[in-house]
Amino acid sequence: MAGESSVPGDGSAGSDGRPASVGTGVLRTSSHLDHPVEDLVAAKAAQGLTASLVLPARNEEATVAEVVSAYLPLVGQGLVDELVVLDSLSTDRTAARAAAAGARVVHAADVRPELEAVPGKGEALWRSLGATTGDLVAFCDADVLDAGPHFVAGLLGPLLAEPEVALVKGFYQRPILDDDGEPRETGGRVTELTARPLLNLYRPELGRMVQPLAGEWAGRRSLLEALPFPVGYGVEVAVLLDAHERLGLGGLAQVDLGCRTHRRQSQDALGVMAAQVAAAALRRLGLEPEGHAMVQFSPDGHAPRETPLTFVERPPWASLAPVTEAGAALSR
Ligand SMILES: O=c1ccn([C@@H]2O[C@H](COP(=O)(O)OP(=O)(O)O)[C@@H](O)[C@H]2O)c(=O)[nH]1
Ligand SMILES: O=C(O)[C@@H](COP(=O)(O)O)O[C@H]1O[C@H](CO)[C@@H](O)[C@H](O)[C@H]1O
Repeated sequence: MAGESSVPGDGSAGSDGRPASVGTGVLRTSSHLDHPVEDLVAAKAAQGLTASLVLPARNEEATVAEVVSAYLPLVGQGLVDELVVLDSLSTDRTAARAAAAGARVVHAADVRPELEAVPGKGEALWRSLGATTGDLVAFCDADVLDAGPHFVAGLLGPLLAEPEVALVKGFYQRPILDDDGEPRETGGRVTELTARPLLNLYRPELGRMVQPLAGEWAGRRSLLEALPFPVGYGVEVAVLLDAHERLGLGGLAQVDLGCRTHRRQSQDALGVMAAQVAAAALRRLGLEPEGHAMVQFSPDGHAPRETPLTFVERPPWASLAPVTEAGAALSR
């Protein structure tokens, strides 16, 4: 597509025997501006492809309706064939508000109900594969304050332009605004303090990925259904590392989506997220976690608090036994 640039890989890979394509590819980098919706609709039709948009949502009643409304026009324009809010065991009015805004709402527990649903973003994304049918699947967070159709158009662009590309990550400016709306610092604390250091140390070829943990990303169903999904926040880094391992840098792309602000979690909550991200990444680097809880402390260093950690990973969707008409999974 016009305006696409490429960011050369670091060229260091290949010395450890990984596929020759790893380390010799380039990380395709484009902008959402390169992908006018009408061009994408035509390309999608010409390729006979369908596209699903999934918004994983846990207790997002405050923002989900506006986010759905931001993306709904893409359904009318024929770029997105289905818009699903995957309700992730919410306890608020997320589902009602998403439905009222025009989304199809699917509850995590209703997808493969014979498998008990657990809390977690990765669980929601994994279940969404069973609730959608698109050849291309885009995922966007439901707590984003400046969502627009360009997010999804940008994500689908490289998948429609480059047959070799199977995973696309969004990137953006992530300003954190202070009380009078002025940018105070940049978001992405787990990205900057956990994911980016790990990738640069152990997968330097992915060092050019601007937002490796971006909650706005898209992939070909054939890839997504072939990968395991950590049930928690480790899902993004896991999919990125697994896709890189399978496809090399040539199978990946990133797209500038402009600016993205979202509801921010506490530092304690992000400490637990960082543990999940690190565990998922290190497992793929050959290190299994030994701990099963995150101990954090009150500001005075006393009062330790334990948060259980789970490192459960759902198996590749494609490996699941087909469901009989009775709804029970066939044993294999
Ligand atoms: O158990 C969960 C946790 C998060 N999410 C959703 O995943 C997206 C990103 O989660 P969150 O905002 O908590 O992460 P952050 O963006 O703060 O890193 C949001 O739409 C959440 O509602 C989810 O579906 N299930
Ligand atoms: O990028 C990050 O460091 C975290 C936290 O961002 P903030 O520090 O709250 O801006 O947010 C991302 O990471 C999560 C784990 O992969 C994703 O699930 C979120 O969608 C993404 O926003």
